This record gives sequence, C-alpha cells and structure tokens, in this order.
Amino acid sequence: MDDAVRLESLTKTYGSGDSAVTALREIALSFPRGSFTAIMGPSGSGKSTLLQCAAGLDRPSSGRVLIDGEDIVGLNETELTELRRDRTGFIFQSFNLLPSLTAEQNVALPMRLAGRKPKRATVLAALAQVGLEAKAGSRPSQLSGGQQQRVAIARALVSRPAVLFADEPTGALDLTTGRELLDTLRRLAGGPVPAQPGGPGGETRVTTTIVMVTHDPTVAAYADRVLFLADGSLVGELRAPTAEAVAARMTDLAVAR
Ligand SMILES: Nc1ncnc2c1ncn2[C@@H]1O[C@H](COP(=O)(O)OP(=O)(O)OP(=O)(O)O)[C@@H](O)[C@H]1O
Repeated sequence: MDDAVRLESLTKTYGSGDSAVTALREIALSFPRGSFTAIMGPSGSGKSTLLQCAAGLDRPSSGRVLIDGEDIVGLNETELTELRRDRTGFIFQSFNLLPSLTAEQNVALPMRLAGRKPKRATVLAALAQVGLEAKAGSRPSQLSGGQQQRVAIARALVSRPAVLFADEPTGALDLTTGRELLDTLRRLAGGPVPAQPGGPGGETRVTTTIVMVTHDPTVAAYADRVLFLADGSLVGELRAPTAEAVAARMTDLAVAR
C-alpha cells in the first residue's frame, strides 16, 4: 500500500428531502505517497467538501476515507482529533499565526496545546524544511507574507503528517511570493524545482503528499496531477499539467454547464 490517502465511493449530501444538496458523488481516488495533486472545478463543484472529508474535518454520508491505509470514517471525535493532529496537516489562505509568538513558538504550538513538549530540533527541522531556520526567532510582523505562510506550512509539517491539505494556499500572496511558495510545496512533495538564481538549494529531501484546492490554472500547474470536479463528480484529470492545458479544461467545463 503506497497511497497516503484513498477515497472509496465517497458521497456527501448536505441537508435532506427537497433541500438536499449532493456535494460529492461516489468519488474514487488515490493520492500516492509523495504526489502533489491539485483539485479544480467550477464554484460549488465540491472541492472544499472533498478536502474537508479527506482531512477528517467533515464526515462523508457514505464511502470510505483511508489515511495511511486506515479507514477514518468510523473514528469517534477523540480519535478524529488525534488523527488531524498527528497524521494530517492543513494550510489555508490565511496563515493564522499568533502575532505574539516567534516562528519557532508558532510551529511548536499545536503540539504544546496537545500537552506534548516537542523537541527543539524537531521544530527547527520543520522550519528548515521550508527554508526558514534563520527566522526561528522572528515574530510574524517581522516576516513577509510568503515567510508567514511558510511558517504555517512548517507548523503543519511538525508532526510529520501523512498528507498536507492546502486550500488556496497562495490566495493572499502576490504573484512572485506565491510562486516561491509553490516551489517550496513542490520540493516538499519531492518534485523537480527549477533552478532559481539566489534561491534556496541543497536542503534535505523529504517526501510529503500534498492535496491542494485552487481556482488558478497557473497554481494548479505546479502539481504533478490536476483533478477536475463538476457537480460533485470527478470528470477528468491531467498529468504533468501546463497552465494553458488546465485553463482550457476549465473553459470546457464552464461551457458544458
Ligand atoms: N454546510 C453546507 N450546507 C449545505 N450545503 C453546502 C454546505 N457546504 C457546501 N454546500 C453545497 O455543496 C456544494 C459543494 O460546495 P463546495 O464548497 O464543496 O464547493 P467548491 O467547489 O469548494 O466551491 P467554491 O469554489 O465556490 O469554494 C455546493 O452546492 C454548496 O452550496
């Protein structure tokens, strides 16, 4: 078994009776370890619902979600909390860092809140994974937006999760900063990163599995696979995507509606 995450016949319906909305229909998908997948689709197609169900933040109506081979759908609330803390990481458009804490303290916070005392070396290693070991003592106000999002990634990685879920992770960043962040994500997933003059390099390779929702074809093109959703169903996939090919598929989906 080398899937970090597997979805089997995943269906999610909100509400009931006449007002029922089926947000996901029988989705079957595998996310191999070390893969970087983008999920795209028109507004309301089920992207966020898929991410939330796969991450154990929401419960599917039927079907299975396997993380590291374990079905998480039958877990109780305590077990789900542990799963979210130990086996999955989540990053959002907003960085959600505590302004009064240093980068190092922000990264350590989830483990501390869980009553654990993370080793300093573990926290610094997570910061090193995102190229920020030199900023461990900086507070968010002393960091750029891109650096703050990297701290949020390090915080998500500190428990060495099986998978990192990202919902519009570059949404609050300018173009250049967003690209740097996507290069970081691609490096974490073990993919090739184009050489950048003066950019970071030579760091240890670690393999993370990344599942990212985005509206932007340029952002999706950083992934090694793009999945397309429409009306809750999986309607296509592109491997080794280019921004142009992704944009063309999205136009086709909009026309088909
Ligand atoms: N809590 C909820 N209660 C009822 N319906 C919901 C709920 N959350 C989502 N939906 C519905 O489920 C469908 C899928 O929503 P979802 O947010 O997953 O789509 P999305 O592709 O992420 O959209 P967007 O790109 O606009 O963020 C939509 O029809 C939405 O209205």
